[in-house]
Formats: sequence, C-alpha cells, structure tokens
Amino acid sequence: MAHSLADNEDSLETRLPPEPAPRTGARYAIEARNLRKVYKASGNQPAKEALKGIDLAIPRGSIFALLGPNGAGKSTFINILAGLVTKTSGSASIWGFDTDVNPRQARASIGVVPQELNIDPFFTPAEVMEMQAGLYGVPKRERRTMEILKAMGLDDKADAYARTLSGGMRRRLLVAKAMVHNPPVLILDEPTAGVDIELRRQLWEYVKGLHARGTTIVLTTHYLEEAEALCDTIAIIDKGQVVACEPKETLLGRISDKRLIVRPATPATQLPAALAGMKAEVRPGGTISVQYNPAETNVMTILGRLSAEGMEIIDISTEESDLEDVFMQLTSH
Ligand SMILES: Nc1ncnc2c1ncn2[C@@H]1O[C@H](COP(=O)(O)OP(=O)(O)OP(=O)(O)O)[C@@H](O)[C@H]1O
Repeated sequence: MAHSLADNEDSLETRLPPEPAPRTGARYAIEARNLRKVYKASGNQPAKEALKGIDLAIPRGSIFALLGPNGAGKSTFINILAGLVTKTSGSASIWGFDTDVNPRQARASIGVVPQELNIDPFFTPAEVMEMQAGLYGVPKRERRTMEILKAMGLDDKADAYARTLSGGMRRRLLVAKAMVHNPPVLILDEPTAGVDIELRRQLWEYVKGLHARGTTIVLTTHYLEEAEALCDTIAIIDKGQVVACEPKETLLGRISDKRLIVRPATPATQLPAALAGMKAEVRPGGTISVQYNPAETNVMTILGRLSAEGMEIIDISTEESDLEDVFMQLTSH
C-alpha cells in the first residue's frame, strides 16, 4: 500500500501516513508498552483501573483479534489508540509513530470502525465518504470514494439515502468510511455484534478482502468463533491485563485435553459411577462426554470402566479442544 505524505506538523492535513523511518518496533502495526488507564472517581463511582499495564505488539500484516469478557478493557485500549481516551501512563505507537511524539501521524495511521451504526440517514454513502475525506484533508484528486465503496460492495448504493440501506450495508459503509484516508491499520470494534450468521460471514469476506490488499486488521469480538475463523493471532484481555497473545494455533495447542463422546445403547440420564472424579457430563440426547488428557489417560481405560459397569456402547468419537476451552481456562469464567 502506498503512503505519500503531507509532512507539515502544523498543517491540519493528517491524511496519509508516511512510511516511518525504520527503528525498533516499526515492524509492528501497533505496539503498547505498560499501558495504564485509570478512570477517575466520579459521583459515587470509585476510580477504576481499566488497563493495568498492557504490553502488546501487533505484527504488521496480521488479522489480530482482541478477545475478552465484558469490561476487560478492550474498548479502553482501542479508544486510547484512536485518540478518544487519554492514557494514564505507558506508551503506544501506531505504525511506528508514538502517540505522544507524533500524534497526527499516529492517528492518520489507523481507521476505526465503531460499534454503533451512527450514520446520518439523509446522507448518501458517496456524501458520507466525501465529508470524511474532507475531515482528514484528503485532496479531491486523491479521493477514492467509488473505489472504496466498490470494495465494500456498495458502489450501486453510492447515491441512495443511508436510511434506505440495510443494517449490513450500513456496517460496510462504516468500514468504507474508516478507510477514506488509506490507513495501514483498520480497527473494528465488535464488527458483527448482533448480526445474523449469514451477514457475519459476508462481512468476514469483506474484511478478508481488505487484509488481502495489505491492510492490517485488528478486531475486538465476543465471538470466539469469529476469532477462530478470521484471525491469525489472538490476544486475550482479562481485567485490564493481557493473559495471552499468540498465534491462533499455538493458543489452541495450549490445551491438550480432548473429549471422548460415548453413545450408550440406552441414552444416559445421569453420569455412571465409573466416571466419578473425571470431568464428564451427560449431553442432550443421552451421550456422555468425558474430558481427558491423552498423555495421562488411555481411552481404553475409560471405555473399560464403562463396560465393567454394564454399559453397552454403540458409538464413540473424540473432539479437540477449541478456543472456548482456552478462553475459559485463561479467564476462569
Ligand atoms: N468513562 C469511564 N469511566 C469510568 N469507568 C469506565 C469508563 N469506561 C469504561 N470504564 C470501566 O473500565 C472497565 C473497562 O471497560 P471497557 O469498556 O474498556 O471494557 P470492554 O472490554 O470494552 O467491555 P465490553 O466488551 O463490555 O465493551 C470497565 O470496568 C468499565 O466499567
């Protein structure tokens, strides 16, 4: 992706970020060091330490997921990067630009897609794009309104009132709007919250398209399935701290437990005594799921115990652990 530049610090033109001079950390799209945020006490609300020293390095070119339970601090982190919340201490840089030292370039290096669908219903997508381009000081000759709308599948809606757009189209318009100044990093805050499965998958395809064209993508999500399907690297934040940040496969490999699913001839209504002390449960339909670590427990031992208790088994299968297991283990929720 090309980044030409207005370099005048005094100019309002913060549009296209220059390639920063190579230096430590510049290979990261985003780098946070010991980032802290304490929201001050107000009224009867005590002060809240929302970020307790976040260290995070998001590689350039990745599709990166920021996962965490409600209140973990994900929005606070994103809002600090977007320049909407002031950090208490620590440092953050975007595309190699420190947010304190080069705030304009840092801000020009990211586009943020907010959670809310806040689009004026009486503007058309083309007008929304042109206004945003004006805000970022992108000169007319460099504007790519139709190109971006096309990439988001909205070119045929360029001149329709926003109020006539479907929810999915509005979300795509917000992504298009965030791309107006050609930022190398795009942050999506819960892009598919409350969106049905079909639309979610459609949005994933658009996001993958932007990534394939060179944009680094960072998204927050509550959907483990979304992180698993879309992202190559995943960080889990809990109570203002990073509890894991690894390539997806490494993270999934952390849990070596598997599950053995046993289907008895007579559907089970309660756990057999033979499984006492094991992590087991009866599933709807009367199958029994037993969690085990293959390095410690032999499947035949489990089956042998059930047979010895008189159970007739008609089928067995195994399941690998998924992101949900890792998430539950790391956040102990
Ligand atoms: N403006 C604020 N003033 C005081 N406390 C705040 C403020 N914004 C957030 N908090 C608190 O900081 C903590 C982190 O909130 P944040 O919104 O960053 O979490 P989150 O991970 O984005 O949660 P969610 O997934 O629910 O959006 C929470 O305890 C929240 O109540």
